[in-house]
Amino acid sequence: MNLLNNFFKKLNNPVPAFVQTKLEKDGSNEPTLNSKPKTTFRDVAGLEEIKEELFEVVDFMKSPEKYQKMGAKIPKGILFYGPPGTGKTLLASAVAGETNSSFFNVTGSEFVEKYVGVGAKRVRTLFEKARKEAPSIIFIDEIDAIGAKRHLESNNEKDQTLNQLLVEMDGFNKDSNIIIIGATNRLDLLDDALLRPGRFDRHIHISSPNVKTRYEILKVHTNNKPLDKTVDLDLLAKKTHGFNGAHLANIANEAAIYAVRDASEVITSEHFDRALERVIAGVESKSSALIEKEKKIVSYHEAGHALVSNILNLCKIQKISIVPRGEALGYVLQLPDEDRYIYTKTELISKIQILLAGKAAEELIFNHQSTGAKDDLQKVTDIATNMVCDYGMSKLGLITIDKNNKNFLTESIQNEINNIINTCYDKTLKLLKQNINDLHIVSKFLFENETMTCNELEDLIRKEAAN
Ligand SMILES: Nc1ncnc2c1ncn2[C@@H]1O[C@H](COP(=O)(O)OP(=O)(O)OP(=O)(O)O)[C@@H](O)[C@H]1O
Ligand SMILES: [Zn+2]
Repeated sequence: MNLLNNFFKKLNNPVPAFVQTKLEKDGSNEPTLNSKPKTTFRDVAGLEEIKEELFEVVDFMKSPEKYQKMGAKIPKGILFYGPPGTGKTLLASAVAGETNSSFFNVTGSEFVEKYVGVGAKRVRTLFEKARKEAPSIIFIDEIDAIGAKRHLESNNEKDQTLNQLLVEMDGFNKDSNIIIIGATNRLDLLDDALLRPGRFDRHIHISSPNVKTRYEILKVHTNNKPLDKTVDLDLLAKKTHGFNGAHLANIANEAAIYAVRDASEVITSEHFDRALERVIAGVESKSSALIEKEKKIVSYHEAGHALVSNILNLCKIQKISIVPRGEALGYVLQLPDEDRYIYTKTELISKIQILLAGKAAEELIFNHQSTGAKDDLQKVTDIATNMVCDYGMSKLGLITIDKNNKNFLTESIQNEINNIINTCYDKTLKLLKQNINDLHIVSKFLFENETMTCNELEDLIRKEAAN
């Protein structure tokens, strides 16, 4: 502990509060990790909308009367979900810091035990302590370890632990000043009972940082470090596509250690370069040149989807991104179709074209076939198959074909499906060729900024047309 403290002092950095809590964990199996963190929202870079939403929770805890007077209920449970290393723990500890609350930092797996009743007892103990030291924030990382969907072949111990958690949450009375924040990488794994109103009913998605947020994270983590003039954080942010906050904190830290090793007064850009290579090597065995190349391909791929969607004017785009998310290297987020049940043939054809546009853009620009369109092709195949087999929209006429029959895919059906898809693909290629300038500028914007809103897309295209 002392060693670590000295280490942080040397880096001219306060010991981050959540590190402190982790270190205070005693040897026993009881969850006793509590502290009063000094972390504030200022320590969390970017994530502005999320901080705003949490600020309301903070205000709730500070002056509950204000809300109670209006009959508003204090939120009990908040769920953070999203990829690892994006600041979920940090945010939770900032909520505790902002409200001057005790912070209980536990992990779901700590409650998973062989013996029936042990996990449940730990949950009970944890809540007892939190009540005693209220106001409290209980942070349960990897909550899926206790809160995963209950299956038919029930696991008694796990069920009891989850039940105990539900009982504790339901047992809060209105004025008990405890908020539980759960975190998971997989929202879809959680049992519905946990997500019901009055339990974890606020879901906040925390995504991997784009280039602007990465810059801000780097700023936060170099704030107290002596940087040489040569250090260009803006450039470093650009070079770290696909990195999360934890990686960036790590780079800043490694660079500082290299500087100490060199007995240097300041941290130079060369220290950062070494740190970057080291962290890259730990993250993936890719060179920065390869990362750049992939980023360029993904930029064109997503620009293709976005552009064709804009031209065909079918779905409203919410956001376009080349920041990796789960297995996807990039994505176009569309506003949900408002409760639509009926599509015309023209609309289905447009949908297929939008889905094929990523692949088409790659072919047009790089003249290659890549593996990055599997998901798109899956969806395209589904739509085209439905058109032939369910909707009577092919030369085979107004018939339906039972797709559950495992021999349903005859040659003539396969031909019709191929026909639809190939015709769409050709049309999409042509459309992109006609709009190749737009494709270049949209992809360039994406490459540089990594995310793009619908308005930005429309502005860009309008400006290009005016030129
Ligand atoms: N937005 C951010 N601003 C500043 N630092 C950040 C940010 N996001 C992440 N970090 C840094 O990354 C470290 C790891 O973040 P944190 O533990 O909060 O991630 P997490 O989402 O809880 O990850 P996991 O799911 O792996 O537990 C933090 O200690 C912090 O140094
Ligand atoms: Zn795609």
